[in-house]
Amino acid sequence: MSLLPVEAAIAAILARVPAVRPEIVVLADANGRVLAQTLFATHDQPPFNASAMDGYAVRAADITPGHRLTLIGISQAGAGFPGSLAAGQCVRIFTGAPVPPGADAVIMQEEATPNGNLVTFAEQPKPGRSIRAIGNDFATGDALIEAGARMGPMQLAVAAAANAPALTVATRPRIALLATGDELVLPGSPLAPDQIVASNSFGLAPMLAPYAAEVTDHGIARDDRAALRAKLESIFAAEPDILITTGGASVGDHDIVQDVLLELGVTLDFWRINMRPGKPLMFGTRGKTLIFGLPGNPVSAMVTATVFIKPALRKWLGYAEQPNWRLPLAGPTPPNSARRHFMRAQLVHTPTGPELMPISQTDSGHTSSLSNADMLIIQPEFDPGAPAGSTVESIQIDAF
Ligand SMILES: Nc1nc2c(c(=O)[nH]1)N[C@H]1C(S)=C(S)[C@@H](COP(=O)(O)OP(=O)(O)OC[C@H]3O[C@@H](n4cnc5c(N)ncnc54)[C@H](O)[C@@H]3O)O[C@H]1N2
Ligand code: MOO
Repeated sequence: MSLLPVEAAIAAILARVPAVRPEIVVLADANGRVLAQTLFATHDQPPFNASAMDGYAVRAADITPGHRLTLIGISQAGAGFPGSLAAGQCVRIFTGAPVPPGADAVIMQEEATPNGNLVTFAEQPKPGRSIRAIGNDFATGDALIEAGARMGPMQLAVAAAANAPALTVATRPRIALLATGDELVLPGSPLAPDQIVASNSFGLAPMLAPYAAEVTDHGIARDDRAALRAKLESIFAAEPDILITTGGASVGDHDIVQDVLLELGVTLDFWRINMRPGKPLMFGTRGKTLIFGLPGNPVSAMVTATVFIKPALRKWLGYAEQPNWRLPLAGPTPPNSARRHFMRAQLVHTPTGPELMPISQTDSGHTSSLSNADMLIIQPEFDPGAPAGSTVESIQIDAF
């Protein structure tokens, strides 16, 4: 049985991802979205020379021994001084207020001694002191946030400062989830002796939600061709962008997912990858729908979603692929087999920085070991194992 190398599988999947489709959303709805168009500044920021301090706007050259400047008015934020400054004059000014023409420095009030309408200052400022020059933050035409950036709180504050009421972002896919298996029951159900709680969709939905317009959980399909077919037909009728099944991906008599998908006109791009966990992953398309058939084992499902589906979703949104993390091992790794191993690991903080502690559990059905897993160490095929301290590649599980 030939197993597809991981890179070839990722390349085959990425080749099926459609080009970014832009849409416009108001700023308040843009958190977490990926920009589809670079945001350019349409004004200068600050829009005028602004005071950075509460104090006095002066002409620096006037502050010479024996000076006494005449106070001629006030400039407040939102209500600038209407005139300009001549030699020997100063204007009371507050933080954020426009610096009047003629002034070239602001002196904070702690360094000023007012006496009636005359003011003296402790020392001569350098020209430009405590003034935020027009356009110093950004200038009209500047590229503020590049297409492909993900909008978080910082970026949204910048977009608002740039006076953008709405942003052009990437349209997100609609994702459908379907668990398969006669043994599965929903969390909270009484368990018969041969039953298992269906957990996969409860991990996959939140993992994929940040990339999706919606993630619809279609529950559990039984290992019965007619029932599975009916369920899949109703899912396909809603034309999801992506369908993710879990379970029934292997070679057992009840592993019917692939057969039924093929009957329904799915074109299979590949099945079975040279990796563990996750070997029986299948991928295909039906019309515009991308279909991922994940293995049922809980660790395999979460690992294959991390390794294959998340890169597809990042490309879908035009978000740049993130580099793997290179970190030292906090404990040794054992020798690997012919299949690439995506090894659960915990990120531990040491006095010299973060390190990866391999989780020794390798059973792909061992759910509880997932809860401590922050990272997946990528252990190469036939790797002889590595001692503590050596640097290895890894994927951060919780990263976008
Ligand atoms: N003869 C062979 N047997 C198996 C092979 C093989 O190559 N030859 N591959 C093994 C590998 S590797 C994997 S991975 C599994 C994958 O099998 P399936 O995708 O067919 O998964 P199921 O048999 O349906 O389930 C496996 C396991 O996971 C539990 N499960 C299923 N769905 C869920 C769910 N939604 N939530 C929680 N747990 C779930 C299920 O009860 C089983 O225990 O095949 C090996 N066999
Ligand atoms: O690939 Mo399976 O997921 O090793 O158990």
